Amino acid sequence: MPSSSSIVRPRGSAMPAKIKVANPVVELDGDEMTRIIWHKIREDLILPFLDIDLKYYDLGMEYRDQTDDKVTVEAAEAIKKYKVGVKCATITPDEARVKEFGLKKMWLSPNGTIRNILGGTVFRAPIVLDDLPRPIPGWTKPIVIGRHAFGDQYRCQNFAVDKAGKFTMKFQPKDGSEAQTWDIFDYPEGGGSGLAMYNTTESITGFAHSCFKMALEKNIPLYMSTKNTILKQYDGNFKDIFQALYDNTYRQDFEKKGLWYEHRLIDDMVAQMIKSDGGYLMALKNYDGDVISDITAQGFGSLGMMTSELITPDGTIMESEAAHGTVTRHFREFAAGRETSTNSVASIYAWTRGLAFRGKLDKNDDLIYFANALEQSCLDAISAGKMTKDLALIYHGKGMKREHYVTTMEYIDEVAKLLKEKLSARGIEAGKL
Ligand SMILES: NC(=O)C1=CN([C@@H]2O[C@H](COP(=O)(O)OP(=O)(O)OC[C@H]3O[C@@H](n4cnc5c(N)ncnc54)[C@H](OP(=O)(O)O)[C@@H]3O)[C@@H](O)[C@H]2O)C=CC1
Ligand SMILES: O=C(O)CCC(=O)C(=O)O
Ligand SMILES: [Mn+2]
Repeated sequence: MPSSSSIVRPRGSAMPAKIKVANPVVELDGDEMTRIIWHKIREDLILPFLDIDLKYYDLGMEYRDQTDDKVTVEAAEAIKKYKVGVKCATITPDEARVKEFGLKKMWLSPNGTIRNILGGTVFRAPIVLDDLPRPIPGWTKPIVIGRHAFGDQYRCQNFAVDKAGKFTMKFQPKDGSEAQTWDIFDYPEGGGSGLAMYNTTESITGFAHSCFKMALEKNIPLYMSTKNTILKQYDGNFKDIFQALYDNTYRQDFEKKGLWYEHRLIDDMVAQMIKSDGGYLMALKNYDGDVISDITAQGFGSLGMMTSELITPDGTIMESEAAHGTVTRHFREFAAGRETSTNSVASIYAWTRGLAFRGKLDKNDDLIYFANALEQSCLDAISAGKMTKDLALIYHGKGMKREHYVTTMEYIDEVAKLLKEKLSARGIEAGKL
């Protein structure tokens, strides 16, 4: 039986019911296949067990359009206020989506908007199952990605022009000193495209602090990778800030633990990564982290098996999500009434990591126990042979047959069954108050 008092008992009953969560969690709903999965997780794996105040924001494409995307900003502000957010994957519209949904405009990425408001670092780690064969078999230890969550391509201005003309860039100092301008390019007839992006010393410094702290906490070395030989000023700024902070603040702590920090050119780093056996943290700029986290997830098994946690530099606010998108191809099948076998593990972990963080902030051991039990139930189901098609394919390759995998919903039902068993062993029953 749990020792803390966070389990709420129905009045006059000895039977424990739900775990009481003292402070709210912000829930950000999303799109397509992940929205279908998200609702089932909430109804079957979360609400039966937790007495929780979910502050709900619908970031589905239709409602973002209806609210002129204000709902996204409101959701980010709510995460700032309540400290914990769990987010379902969302569509970032392109021209085809504008037509598909009849959108007022091609809204920005909600992830870009939220991450720019919260700042911080997105830490991504594979969910490793010891008995799951890995597409990159040499990776015996996790590779954690620290992805800068602010600026760069996700907040740039970019344009396409169809005629000849000049592209210039200007920095106007606030202190009244002389402006600097750069001639970027003279477009010939036919035009072309261009972009301008930015980052800040404050944000890069916060990013570096988070990565050094995370490496020390996980007891693993840190590699920061950029292309500073090409982007001498832009990427050079990242390299220099990390190096100065290491030398002045973190070197001693790293060396005491037998750990190290190095900057590596990104092309060298990705090659080293494939050859390595894992066991380190890679700090990457926003776009590089986006791409390399998907490569890492797939190399360990599946895009459906990677956590993604945005943590602010002071460590007090977190937003948790899956690293993958809305799995459009599967959603089209689902919408057509055909069977799907989409992996829900990363979406479940989006909830568990957020809840565990809530538990840590509130000192709620039962909630932390619940989050761990739910994660373990996901893994136990797979180890017992109940897995979705993406994982069955790794086990069976071309020899995979229909009996080797379960459907999207069957997998979540199996997790719910295992979770109930684990919780009732601790005196927590799915129950209504
Ligand atoms: N964090 C976010 O909110 C993100 C949102 N997006 C958005 O998602 C939408 C779809 O993007 P898309 O490029 O298709 O990327 P997705 O990550 O959604 O899916 C790409 C492919 O990866 C495989 N896959 C991904 N997740 C799973 C899973 N859980 N289980 C099994 N297989 C999986 C599937 O492969 P297969 O088809 O071979 O089965 C799928 O077709 C876009 O609108 C994009 O804007 C994209 C990335 C992140
Ligand atoms: O926001 C987007 O459009 C993409 C986000 C993404 O790919 C990611 O978070 O990995
Ligand atoms: Mn991505």
